[in-house]
Amino acid sequence: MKLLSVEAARTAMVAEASALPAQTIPLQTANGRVLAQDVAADRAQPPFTNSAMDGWAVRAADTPGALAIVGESAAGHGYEGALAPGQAIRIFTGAALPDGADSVVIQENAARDADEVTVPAAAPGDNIRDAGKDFRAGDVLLTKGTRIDPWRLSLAASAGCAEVSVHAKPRIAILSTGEEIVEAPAVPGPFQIYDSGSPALKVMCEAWGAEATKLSGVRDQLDAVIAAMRGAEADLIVTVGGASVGDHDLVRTAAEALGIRYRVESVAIRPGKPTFFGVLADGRRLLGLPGNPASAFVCAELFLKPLIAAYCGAAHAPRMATARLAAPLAANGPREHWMRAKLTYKEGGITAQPYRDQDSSLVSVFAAADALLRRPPSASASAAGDLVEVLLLDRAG
Ligand SMILES: Nc1nc2c(c(=O)[nH]1)N[C@H]1C(S)=C(S)[C@@H](COP(=O)(O)OP(=O)(O)OC[C@H]3O[C@@H](n4cnc5c(N)ncnc54)[C@H](O)[C@@H]3O)O[C@H]1N2
Ligand code: MOO
Repeated sequence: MKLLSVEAARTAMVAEASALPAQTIPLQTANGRVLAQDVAADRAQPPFTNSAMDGWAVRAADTPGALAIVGESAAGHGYEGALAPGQAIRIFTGAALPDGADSVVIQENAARDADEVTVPAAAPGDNIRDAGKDFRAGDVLLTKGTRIDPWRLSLAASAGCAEVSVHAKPRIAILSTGEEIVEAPAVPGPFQIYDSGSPALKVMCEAWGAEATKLSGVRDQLDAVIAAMRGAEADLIVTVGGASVGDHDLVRTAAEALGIRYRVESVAIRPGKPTFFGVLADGRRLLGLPGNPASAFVCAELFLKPLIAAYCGAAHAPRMATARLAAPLAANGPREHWMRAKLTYKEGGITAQPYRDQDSSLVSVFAAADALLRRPPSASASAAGDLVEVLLLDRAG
């Protein structure tokens, strides 16, 4: 079987996933979605010059001095008319600066006496927010391909967007295979284990922007695997297990029965070497993940996440950081090794401690890890303190 590098495998997969059609949805429901069109401002923000503080709108040239109070400008209303020399207007945060005024004196620094206010020296522009300070009419605020998050959603909301155009979510069907796999509350037999792969993959897919369904797990019978794959209504089928070379590993045979054209046969990665990807005769894509949970999750992070991003029309940039090794590491073999690691944030940088046991069956290790430490193929031994690359996992905190 042809072995591709991680980078080559990812490129080959992503080349087969193009952005899905656009749909218009309410902005409030767009968190996590990817824009299919730019969001532009049809109005400046703020639309008028306004006060940053509660106080007095004045002409700086009149200060210091005692000024005649001639009116009020409150948020949402404004002041009709203009400020003449020697005058002041009571003003509140967010209220429009009256014509003629060029400065705001905060109320703590002013003394009011009936219809007069005495203010200290002020400079033009003090405590004032100019119209268009945040953005101007016509500015492109968010570009096509940007994933909406709460802060970008706020920006679109501040430009008056009620709806946005986003790419449809890819539909992903997750199929776990294997005689030994059961899902709670089913009771496992003496030689069975609980499915820990597909429940996690479903929520990963959802968090990364897909609509995911879990097909009922199938036993190691070719017909059943083929039937499950054939019936999956999805852009992408993700299988878990049965990807390797054992007598009971039927996923490739089933995919071949459905006419798969391989784009990736296996990957020079540890864990996750049996990972494969291809296009079925009917156009659906299939990503075969290995059954060992850590292998499946590492490959989900490295391949499934970018695939979903591509379907959503977003560029994918893994969240990489540089860390110092907490302990020495032996030389690496020929496969790129992604080690589960724990990070410590200390003054002066991040330290990464890879877990001692990197066995790909260990779910407890993955649940504790917050990063994947990348060891390039054939890397030489590293000492404690050496710099390494880490991929930051989206942990719950
Ligand atoms: N002779 C060889 N044997 C193996 C090779 C190889 O190259 N030559 N590759 C090894 C590697 S690497 C991996 S990874 C595994 C992956 O194999 P499969 O994808 O075929 O997975 P299975 O054999 O079905 O299962 C492996 C392991 O994972 C457990 N499993 C499966 N599905 C789940 C699930 N949904 N939840 C929890 N655990 C699951 C399963 O019980 C096995 O223990 O193959 C090596 N063998
Ligand atoms: O690469 Mo397998 O994924 O070693 O466990």
